[in-house]
Order: sequence, then C-alpha cells, then structure tokens
Amino acid sequence: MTRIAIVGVAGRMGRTLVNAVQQDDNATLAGGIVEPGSSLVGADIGELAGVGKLDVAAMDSLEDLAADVEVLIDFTTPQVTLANLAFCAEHGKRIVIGTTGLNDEELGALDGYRDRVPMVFAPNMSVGVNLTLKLLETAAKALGDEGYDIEVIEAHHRHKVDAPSGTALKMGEVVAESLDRSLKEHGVFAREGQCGPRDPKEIGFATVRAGDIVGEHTVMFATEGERIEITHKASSRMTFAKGAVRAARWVAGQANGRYSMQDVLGL
Ligand SMILES: NC(=O)C1=CN([C@@H]2O[C@H](COP(=O)(O)OP(=O)(O)OC[C@H]3O[C@@H](n4cnc5c(N)ncnc54)[C@H](OP(=O)(O)O)[C@@H]3O)[C@@H](O)[C@H]2O)C=CC1
Ligand SMILES: O=C(O)C1=N[C@H](C(=O)O)C[C@H](O)C1
Repeated sequence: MTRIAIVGVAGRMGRTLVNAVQQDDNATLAGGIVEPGSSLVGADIGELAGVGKLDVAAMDSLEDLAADVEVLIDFTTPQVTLANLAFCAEHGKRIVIGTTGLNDEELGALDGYRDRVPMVFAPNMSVGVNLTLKLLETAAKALGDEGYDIEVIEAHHRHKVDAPSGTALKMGEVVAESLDRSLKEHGVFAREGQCGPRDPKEIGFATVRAGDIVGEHTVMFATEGERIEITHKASSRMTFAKGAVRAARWVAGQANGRYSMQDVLGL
C-alpha cells in the first residue's frame, strides 16, 4: 500500500487526486496540504473533494506528515514544487510532480535533485498523451523534413496560468528532437503584424484559453495538398489523476533519479 500525501489538495487537480487515490486498492491517503494560512486547514480532505468524510484533515505544513508519508503528489506552482523537493531530499521521500510552467532556472533547480530524490516529472500524466508523444516521434521523422509545416495548438480552461501548456511544449520538444532541431531556435510562440512568411523549420505554437476546457492538444503537419492532425482531448481531470497515482505507486520502488511518465508506462 503506497502512502500518499497530496500537496495542493484544495486545487482542481488536488481534489480529483483525492478521488483517484480513494479508487486505488494499492494506495492510501496519508495527508493533504493546503496553502499556509488557508481557511481550509483542518477541513476533511474527503469532504473537500466531495467523496465524503475520510478522517484526514488538511494541513499547511509537510513537516507534521514526515513520519507517515512515502510519496508526495504535487500539482501546485513551480516555487511550491521546489520547496517540496527540498522536503523530499531532507526526509528521504519520493515525489510525483505534475506542476507545469517552470522556467529554465526552476527546471535546473529541479534537475539538481535527481541524485537525491526519486521523482516522476511529467507535464501530462494521461496514458493517451504519452502514447501521442510516441506517435509524434514517428510522424515527425516521416514528415518533418519532407516539406510539412509543424504547428502545435492547445486549448485549456480560463483559470490556467501558464502558456503554452507544459504538454504543448513537450510535444514541441519531441518533434524538434526527432528532427535534430532545437525548440529554443525554431519555436515560434507568437505571430502578429507583418511577421513575414513562415520559415520551413519553424515549430509554431497557438494557445486558446476559454471556459472549462480540460485540455486539448493538436499537432498539425501541413503541406500543399494535405494535412495530418494528431489530437488528444482530455474530457476529465481523472485521466491525469489516475496517471499520477500510478506514477506514485511506481516511484515508490525506484532509486534516486528523474523519471518521466514514459518510464512509468514502459513506453
Ligand atoms: N501533469 C499533468 O498531468 C497536469 C498538470 N497540471 C498542472 O498542475 C498545476 C495545478 O493545476 P490546477 O490543479 O488546475 O491548479 P489550482 O490552482 O486549482 O491548484 C493549485 C493548488 O495549489 C495550492 N497551493 C498554492 N501554494 C501552496 C502551498 N504552498 N502549499 C500547498 N498548496 C498550495 C493552491 O491554493 P490556493 O488556491 O489557495 O492558491 C491551489 O489550491 C498546474 O501547473 C497545471 O498546469 C494540471 C493538470 C494535469
Ligand atoms: O493546467 C491544466 O489544466 C493542465 N495542465 C497541463 C499542461 O500544462 O500541459 C496538462 C493538462 O493539459 C491540463
């Protein structure tokens, strides 16, 4: 039985994760962490998540859970994620990180924990998206150098704070690596005004933020005469949450290292 604590338990993903852990026969909830000073401290996390009383109270400090928990699941913000990694390094815990929007410096800091903490870090925990990454590798290798323009289009709910999504960036990276291109050099993240014709090696990104869209990603390969679109649409956050719980069970048996969802799924 993997003993899990959810950091950001009052968030959209946090509440869904409570539900997902409850549904998993091989995982149990050791705790849930809310923002320091939150009015939700002391609230039952089962009631917060709408699954009924679980007799696990929300706390605002991980220190009190150190003896009880094996794996943290973190869907919060980059700064909180880095603090959680420091906690794991200090207390010998493991972590599954779903947080997106880390800048280069924050990614470097996260990577610095790879020799001290077993971690799964993935911008998207769904099986479907991780399979899609494999399909993209194949498509990019077959089409990318044959005159097909590559564009990544993503859509999410109105509350999302980072753009492009972590998943869109990952898709761009997979395509770029498959074609020996650098996303730093060839990624185009905005077009406006007289921006000129498209460079054939560009990998373009377009972002939609609207309503309650859970998460949609399309990679388009377009040339004169045809267009291929590889699309993933998430209709429930449960797909991410189930993947995260699966990753938590998996990382409980791993040595220090930075792992991806592809490692968890054996893809
Ligand atoms: N990898 C994946 O599969 C997926 C990744 N994500 C990513 O997960 C992240 C969270 O998304 P989402 O759940 O929609 O966002 P929310 O804003 O709904 O949830 C984040 C939660 O973290 C809480 N929080 C902030 N600071 C702390 C702290 N110090 N300690 C504990 N909790 C804290 C926030 O509290 P408060 O509201 O009080 O600020 C909030 O409840 C995003 O980066 C998103 O992109 C999302 C879905 C899938
Ligand atoms: O913020 C979200 O909601 C999501 N974020 C992740 C991302 O940035 O890729 C994954 C998913 O699409 C939902």
